Amino acid sequence: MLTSADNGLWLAMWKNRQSDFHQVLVNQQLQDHWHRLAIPAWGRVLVPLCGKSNDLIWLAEKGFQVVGIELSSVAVRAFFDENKLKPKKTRLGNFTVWRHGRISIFCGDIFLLKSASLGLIDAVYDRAALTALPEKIRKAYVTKLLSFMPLLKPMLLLTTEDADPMRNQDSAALIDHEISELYSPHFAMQVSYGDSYQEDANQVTVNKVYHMNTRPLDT
Ligand SMILES: C[S@@+](CC[C@H](N)C(=O)[O-])C[C@H]1O[C@@H](n2cnc3c(N)ncnc32)[C@H](O)[C@@H]1O
Repeated sequence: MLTSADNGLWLAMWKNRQSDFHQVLVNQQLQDHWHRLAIPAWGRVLVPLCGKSNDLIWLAEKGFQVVGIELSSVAVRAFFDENKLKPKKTRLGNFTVWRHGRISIFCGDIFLLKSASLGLIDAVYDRAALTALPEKIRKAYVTKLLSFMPLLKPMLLLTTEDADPMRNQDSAALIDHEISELYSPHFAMQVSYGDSYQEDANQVTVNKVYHMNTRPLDT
């Protein structure tokens, strides 16, 4: 059974309230780029490794059914408490499912979640999920996501990447080599947005939004 070697670290980080990655405001790139996926209004959106992200609230307010997956019950409890929501909890195999209105969060290790338990999804929103995982299990993560969509569905993928030192100038517009290897066998993809900043004297960091679809994308 494959689980991430980092699970203990994540659980400890949430327990010790070390969640610097959490954004209080709804992610701007989600708001700017989500419409490009053209998901039907009633669509079911998967948010893997969701933390206590307020992006779940934004998606639910748009009318989508939102399904998060999160390892830490501390994060899931914080999400509902901080949004003053009183969820119902049910047990489902290795998972506890917390539900309120249009939002469900499956609390447990994504690698243990079965597609039949999750149900059908219409789209995926990944912010700092793929990139939060150790490199050596990212392929298994993508395989897991694919198992959740027997028919491929569109995805919005938000990453933070180190710029290619040979191509600092145009890195923000380029599909990263690893992202291409993981996703291009399955999806048509384009970089919809990229911004870069000088992390330190030697390193430029790039935030990117990838739009992935099952058919050729308009440019
Ligand atoms: C970098 S955070 C991103 C959270 C969220 N996407 C956001 O934008 O705030 C990664 C999250 O993944 C969760 N996580 C890590 N490994 C996981 C796993 N194997 N299954 C489910 N969640 C996991 C962590 O607890 C953490 O909340």
